[in-house]
Amino acid sequence: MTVDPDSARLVVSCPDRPGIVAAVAGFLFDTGANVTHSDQHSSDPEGGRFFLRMEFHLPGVAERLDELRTAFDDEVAAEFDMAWRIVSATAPKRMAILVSKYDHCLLDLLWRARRGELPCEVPVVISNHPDLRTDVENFGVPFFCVPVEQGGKPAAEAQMLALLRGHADVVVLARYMQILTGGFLDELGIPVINIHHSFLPAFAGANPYGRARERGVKIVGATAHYVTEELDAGPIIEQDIVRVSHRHDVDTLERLGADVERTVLARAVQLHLDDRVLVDGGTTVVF
Ligand SMILES: Nc1nc2c(c(=O)[nH]1)N[C@@H](CN(C=O)c1ccc(C(=O)N[C@@H](CCC(=O)O)C(=O)O)cc1)CN2
Repeated sequence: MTVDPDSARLVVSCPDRPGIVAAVAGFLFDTGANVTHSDQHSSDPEGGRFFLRMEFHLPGVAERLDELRTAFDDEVAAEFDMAWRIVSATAPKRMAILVSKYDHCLLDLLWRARRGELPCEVPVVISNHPDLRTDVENFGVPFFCVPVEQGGKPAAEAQMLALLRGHADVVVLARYMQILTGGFLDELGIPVINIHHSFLPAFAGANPYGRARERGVKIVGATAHYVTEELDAGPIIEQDIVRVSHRHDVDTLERLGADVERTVLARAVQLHLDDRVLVDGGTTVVF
């Protein structure tokens, strides 16, 4: 799909009150913009939060972003205590990927990015194992192996921060099997998306397919979520499932689940890159 070079999007969350849509739409009207798409949600009109995403067309918008941001902050955002951003629809985001040994989610993302299905660049792939170097370098993407030895997590995270700081707008954990510390996440300071191989909140943590088989489940699934210090507890972005039965052993559950993991992660990354996901405390609003 070709993207209008003169389009941008404005994303807002703030305490709910009357007048928000009017103020935002009026601001855009005054700049000469034409609103082409709008979504909004109120968590509770009495004391909740309001979420808004507007796409707009404005000739030369890519060169006017700083001007628009300054004006919006002065004229609208401060009055409504808004958390907000204005981004050009054509500016590709930089997606760094962390992976361990499973390749299916990683290769799916690299393939979709190369085809232009995902509006992003991939500046780097980092793994705690060397296995996937050739696969990644065959996509023309730099690969760094940062092993995490016993007791060596602080040094490894420092090395990863050095590789990521200033080079990524979002980090995706494509079956990265190390738990990231809160200090790392705070230092990194950009969104991190993980694909967990279960339908959370069921089977959080390690070995979800093995535990699911033990439980005799009739579906397995995958969950893409933002990463927080607490394991597999971050705001959910996207989920899906596939039916299974007593005839499926753990290897078959993993194989069936892998297709769901790839699809769910790709959908979640697409939603994030399109600025369609707004965090509402421990949950999300997805437009
Ligand atoms: N701070 C967070 N870090 C990570 C999260 C998260 O939600 N918050 N998600 C995980 C991915 N994951 C499940 O999706 C997961 C990864 C690893 C483990 C685990 O128990 N790992 C052990 C062993 C690691 C190894 O031997 O390589 C460990 O780290 O001690 C559970 C769930 C990614 N990180």
